[in-house]
Amino acid sequence: MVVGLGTGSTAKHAVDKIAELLNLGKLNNIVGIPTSSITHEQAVSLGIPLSDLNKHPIVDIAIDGADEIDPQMNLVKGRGGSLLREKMVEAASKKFIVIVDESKLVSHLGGTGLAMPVEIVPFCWKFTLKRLEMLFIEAGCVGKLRVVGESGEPYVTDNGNYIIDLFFKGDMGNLKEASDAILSLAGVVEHGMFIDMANTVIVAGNLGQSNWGCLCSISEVKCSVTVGPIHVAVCYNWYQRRLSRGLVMVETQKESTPNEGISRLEHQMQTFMEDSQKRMEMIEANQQRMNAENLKKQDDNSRRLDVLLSHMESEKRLDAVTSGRSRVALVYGNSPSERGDSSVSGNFRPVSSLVTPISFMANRGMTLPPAPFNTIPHFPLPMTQHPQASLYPPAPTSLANIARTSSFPSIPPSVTNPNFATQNVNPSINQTQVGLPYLPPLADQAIANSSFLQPNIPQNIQPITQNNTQTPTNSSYEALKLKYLFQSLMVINPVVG
Ligand SMILES: O=C[C@H](O)[C@H](O)[C@H](O)COP(=O)(O)O
Repeated sequence: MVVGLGTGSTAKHAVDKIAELLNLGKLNNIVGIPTSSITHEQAVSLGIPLSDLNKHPIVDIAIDGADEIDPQMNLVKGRGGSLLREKMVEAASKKFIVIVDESKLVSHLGGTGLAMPVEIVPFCWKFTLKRLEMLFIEAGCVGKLRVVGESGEPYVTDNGNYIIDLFFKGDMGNLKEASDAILSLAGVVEHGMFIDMANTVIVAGNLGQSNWGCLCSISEVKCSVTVGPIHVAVCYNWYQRRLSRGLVMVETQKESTPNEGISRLEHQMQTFMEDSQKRMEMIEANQQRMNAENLKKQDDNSRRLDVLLSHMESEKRLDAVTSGRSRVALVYGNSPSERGDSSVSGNFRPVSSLVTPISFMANRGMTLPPAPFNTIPHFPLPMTQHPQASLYPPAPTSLANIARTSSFPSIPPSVTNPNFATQNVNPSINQTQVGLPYLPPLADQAIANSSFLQPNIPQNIQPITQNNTQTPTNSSYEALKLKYLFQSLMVINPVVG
């Protein structure tokens, strides 16, 4: 196993323990890669076999301390000056374990107001320092060259570089963007932010008892609690020298190798897509349900509107006939002027033949009347302009909109007129076949009583009136249909001549 050996007062304990376990024979086949010259010296002195990234480019596990750690397990490292080698080794590690005490926990990196180190080349270091400060001017960033003690001499890293410590008054913002900005500066070698690298964090705290033991594992955890994405466990067997009363271990479910990371990401994406798919299906089902409901509502509304219109039309017809303003029983029409509706207000007289029933009925998919009624010619001229206009009855008005008869059969008689339904309509009669427009009994009576219409009504037809309790038959409906056609012809005939 290839082990990355961290640097600092914390990592030192881990290196000591590894050496102890090696000497006891509890660990075998260990080769360490030190992250600093100090750790290198320590490991050599303890007899730990060593290697480097040239010979072992993949590290199985790395153990190190940190200066700051945020809730996403991003780190600041390098206050001991070893950030460059640490980052190289730990970035090459399958698993990176970080050991800190509670004082290292911060809400955001730079939040302690302490240094965030940047390793730079010594050449024109002041120039680089200024450029670093300028990057984070809004965060009140101040850069300082790290020096050795009171001497004022620059601190020189294992790699022969200088370190600029950045101090932030405010939040440095997006860490990835900050990282990219720093690394984009010529003269910068590396910075101390270790973003999204740690897999496991062990946090020493005031919980538990101190019993020195081996590196703690999950089996040694005494109790645990989950805080957000982080699993906090109390372990009694680690970190005795640093804290007198045990430790808290924080472990996440983060994956350790790039491949594992990718498969985790793929799994997350798969789950996300499956969730999205389910949501979309739910939304679509909901929409379909709402559409169906809306269609039904529209259907109901249009049905109600039909009923209302038929009532209004019937009332108007009844009023026109009974008031004597019109003796015309029935006029076909496509528009208000065609039907003569506007003649009620005196503006127009109806056009001569109005609309030919044939085209007008055919357009609406209605059953065409038999000859000779389907041969009525169409006269486009307004009645007043017709040569025989004087023959036309004075102030005629529309009595019915035949166009609406197509919707009448779909209206149950009981809806349009309860009396009519219960007294006069045989429910077994299919009104669609009969094709009768709905006429209120009173209007029908008025029409029947009209002297103008009387001569044209066949004698064998018994008009339906409100008092007529005789149940209509198919033949009487047919007769009524003829009656209405006769009535319309009476209007048209004088004009057609
Ligand atoms: O360069 C130093 C390393 O990054 C250390 O791991 C870090 O400074 C933490 O050190 P310590 O364990 O002594 O607090």
